[in-house]
Amino acid sequence: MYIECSHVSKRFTDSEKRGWGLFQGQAGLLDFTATLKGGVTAVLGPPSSGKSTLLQIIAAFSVPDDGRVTYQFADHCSYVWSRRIADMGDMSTVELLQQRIGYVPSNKLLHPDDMVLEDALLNLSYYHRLAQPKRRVVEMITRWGLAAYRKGMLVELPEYILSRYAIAASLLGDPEFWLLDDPTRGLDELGYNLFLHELQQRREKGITIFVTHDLELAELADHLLLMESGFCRRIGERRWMTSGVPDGSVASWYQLMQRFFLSSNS
Ligand SMILES: Nc1ncnc2c1ncn2[C@@H]1O[C@H](COP(=O)(O)OP(=O)(O)OP(=O)(O)O)[C@@H](O)[C@H]1O
Repeated sequence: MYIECSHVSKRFTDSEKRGWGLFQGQAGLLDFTATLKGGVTAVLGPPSSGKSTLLQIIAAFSVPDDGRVTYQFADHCSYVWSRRIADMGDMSTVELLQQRIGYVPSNKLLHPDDMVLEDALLNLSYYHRLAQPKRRVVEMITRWGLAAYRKGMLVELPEYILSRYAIAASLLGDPEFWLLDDPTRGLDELGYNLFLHELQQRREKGITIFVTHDLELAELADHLLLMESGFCRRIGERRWMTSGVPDGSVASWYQLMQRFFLSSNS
């Protein structure tokens, strides 16, 4: 089981760049090559280093300009995602892939926000062709503490509920690959604790990749992936990578890496 990114690049067109302020004109990903293995990987890096772009591409919600992503699932089923596959227009294969991936985007919503929470989850469970869609929806609503909001419109939900909803929605199909972009942003204490519990459960199951700015949260990861200007600067086991700093913490290691890159770029 693995996800292999091979020479993946993504640039944004001039029209897409408009309105992105300070970071206009930068590529999202530049010749990104890395293999992600089973367990939990934390994706770290400074603002605009390409973390969200990477997750969008791996989730097959954005098309790479160049390179390819190869997915090998535990049942030996494999998929490839690339510009060529997208251009072939066979969306059924892409849908099959997307159905096997749980994804929490940074804006928390993959689907229209003018829906009632319970209906949105039901729609998703039909999309995932779940055997007992209603039962699964009730289970997720209960597990993620959403019962009081199940008849609420997504657009009107408080941020902490929307954040819990997004995580619950990503887990509906019990995905083998779970991708989360800054999942704890906006979560309340209950949501945060539920997320930590889920993360521990996932350690032995599939591939979990989460983007975070929270270096304490990254301590829970098995692997670290450090991004810099669209490149993969470091990837490896957390305990080995952080063993070189005196206190062995991700925060100290991250600071050291930033100093190292600043001095090598100056
Ligand atoms: N949809 C888009 N349109 C135009 N430019 C984009 C788009 N998405 C990303 N970019 C650009 O790609 C680069 C990488 O952005 P990305 O959001 O992937 O970085 P990030 O590491 O997730 O940043 P942050 O930590 O601030 O969320 C940035 O320069 C950004 O301006």
